Amino acid sequence: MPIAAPPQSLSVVLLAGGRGQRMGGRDKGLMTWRGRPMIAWLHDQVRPLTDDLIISCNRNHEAYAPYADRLISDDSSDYPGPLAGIRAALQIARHPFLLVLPCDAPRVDRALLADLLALAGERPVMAQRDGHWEPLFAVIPVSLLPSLEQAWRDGQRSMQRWLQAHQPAALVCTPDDSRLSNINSAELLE
Ligand SMILES: Nc1nc2c(ncn2[C@@H]2O[C@H](COP(=O)(O)OP(=O)(O)OP(=O)(O)O)[C@@H](O)[C@H]2O)c(=O)[nH]1
Ligand SMILES: [Mg+2]
Repeated sequence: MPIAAPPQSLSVVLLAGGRGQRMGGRDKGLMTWRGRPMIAWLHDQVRPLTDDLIISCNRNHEAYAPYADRLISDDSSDYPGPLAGIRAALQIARHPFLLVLPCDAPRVDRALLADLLALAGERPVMAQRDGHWEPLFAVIPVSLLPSLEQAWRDGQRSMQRWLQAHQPAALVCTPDDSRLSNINSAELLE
């Protein structure tokens, strides 16, 4: 069942809570790509889709605030990984579906998001490129929160392994689809 009226059914979390180690410890979402912070590019794409735009960040809250309706932070300070941000977002999401995107993929476009959302339903959706899952480009039914809480208690910290237990639908992208490319290092920012 595709999502008929996105703003009424969709919450969004932009994941920006990482350590940015490969970026010299800098806060990736705020780094400039083509003249603007990476988070601004993501914000442009998702803003029309939701009235519940959540950013998961662990520092620089005042800089992220203009790009979100709500900010969340991990409940531990040791960078437990992206699944922590997804869990926190599912706990507060106001709508039945949660669109997940990483802050360091500024080439995401409206067509990619439409294709992900068109597959949304009872099963989670993940992008797939060149035979590999891209777990941080996903649509998760909020009804899966109890499953995630249980998995988290059992020590699961991998988004992909958790979602694989729920027969995810794949949005198959071509190997050269640059919309899924992450910018992990300073060289790639050039
Ligand atoms: N909330 C939260 N998000 C995270 C955490 N670690 C990574 N992320 C986010 O998950 C996405 C993918 O992570 P990475 O590309 O590895 O980013 P990173 O961890 O900041 O960078 P490295 O330290 O170089 O691995 C990015 O959007 C990060 O902001 C975390 O501990 N908590
Ligand atoms: Mg990382």
